[in-house]
Amino acid sequence: MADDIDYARYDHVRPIRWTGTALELLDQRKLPFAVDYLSCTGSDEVAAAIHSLAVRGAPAIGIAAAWGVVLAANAIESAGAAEAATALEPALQRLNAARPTAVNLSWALARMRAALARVEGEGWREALEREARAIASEDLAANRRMGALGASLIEPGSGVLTHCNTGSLATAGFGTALGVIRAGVAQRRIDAVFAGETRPWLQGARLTVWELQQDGIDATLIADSAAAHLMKSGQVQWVVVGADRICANGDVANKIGTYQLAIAARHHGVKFMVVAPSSTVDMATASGDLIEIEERDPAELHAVGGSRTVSEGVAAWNPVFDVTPHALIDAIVTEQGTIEHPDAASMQAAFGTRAAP
Ligand SMILES: CSC[C@@H](O)[C@@H](O)C(=O)COP(=O)(O)O
Repeated sequence: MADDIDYARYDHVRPIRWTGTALELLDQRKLPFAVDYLSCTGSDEVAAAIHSLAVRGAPAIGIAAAWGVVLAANAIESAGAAEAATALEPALQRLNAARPTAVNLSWALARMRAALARVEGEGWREALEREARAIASEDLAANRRMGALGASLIEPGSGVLTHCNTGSLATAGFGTALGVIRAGVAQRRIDAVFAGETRPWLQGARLTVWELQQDGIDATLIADSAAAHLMKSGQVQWVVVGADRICANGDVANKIGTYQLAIAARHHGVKFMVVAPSSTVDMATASGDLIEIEERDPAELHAVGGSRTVSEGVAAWNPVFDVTPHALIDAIVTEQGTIEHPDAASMQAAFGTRAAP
């Protein structure tokens, strides 16, 4: 596959920086009006940053958690790797509990445990740091590969609609669904990009259109409730989204609102693509019914930008992910390849049982 993309052009947004002693997280709660980094020197600060969405997006929270383990290691004095593993476990558990739906979090922590288990005696701190670095650099490489694979499915002259934020901010760089969009625009396959606001946290309005603006890529923001009308107008041929967990039967958990986009897309003959690294694949969960869906504070629905919009005493329900059944998905793109019309058999053929790292 010809890779004609100038990746350096997309390197300007880095949500996660390791200084050698601290983890700096681009505070996504303040974007797009302030570009501020939050400095974490302990693993519990990282867990709090993940929980509060200062850092967010499935791959990014996995990478941040891996660095959180490195920070936790700095706080313990221990000679051997086996003792360190025992001492670190409570911090790993707290990191894992920060958010429940994205499997990348537990996947990254499992990799850190496995890296520690491979060390005999000394050198375990360096091994943890190497593993965190590897998790981040593999994610960046996966995104670039998925960008090329996903873009190749899109006919020149197409319009696309995306949801939430799946760009550099949500990953080690370039992005998953947004990586496909970047590649598709660079290859002149995509003529028009639409982004849904993504209520209630507004990842689309605050983050996605800002990221694309940094790249000089024109994008049009729509209210989430305008999506079916947009599809009916014929302006989009693909919906391209990321994922927080892809189950063994191809069901996909992603940001709330994804499921209704998939239903509307099928109704209008618009194709539906899910783009995620293999670290988002969870072959141990048979179907989407078994995924824990995070519910956040109803207060997120009571206000916009800190200003209350709802009268006092109104109840609100705030699930922040939903599950799109595999039958509504035309393609799942990972760095390992593309699965068209995913189901249990094609997922099994692509990923086997994928034992934990
Ligand atoms: C590459 S990011 C893929 C998903 O993590 C993304 O679509 C999403 O749902 C993020 O949710 P968030 O609650 O903002 O962490």
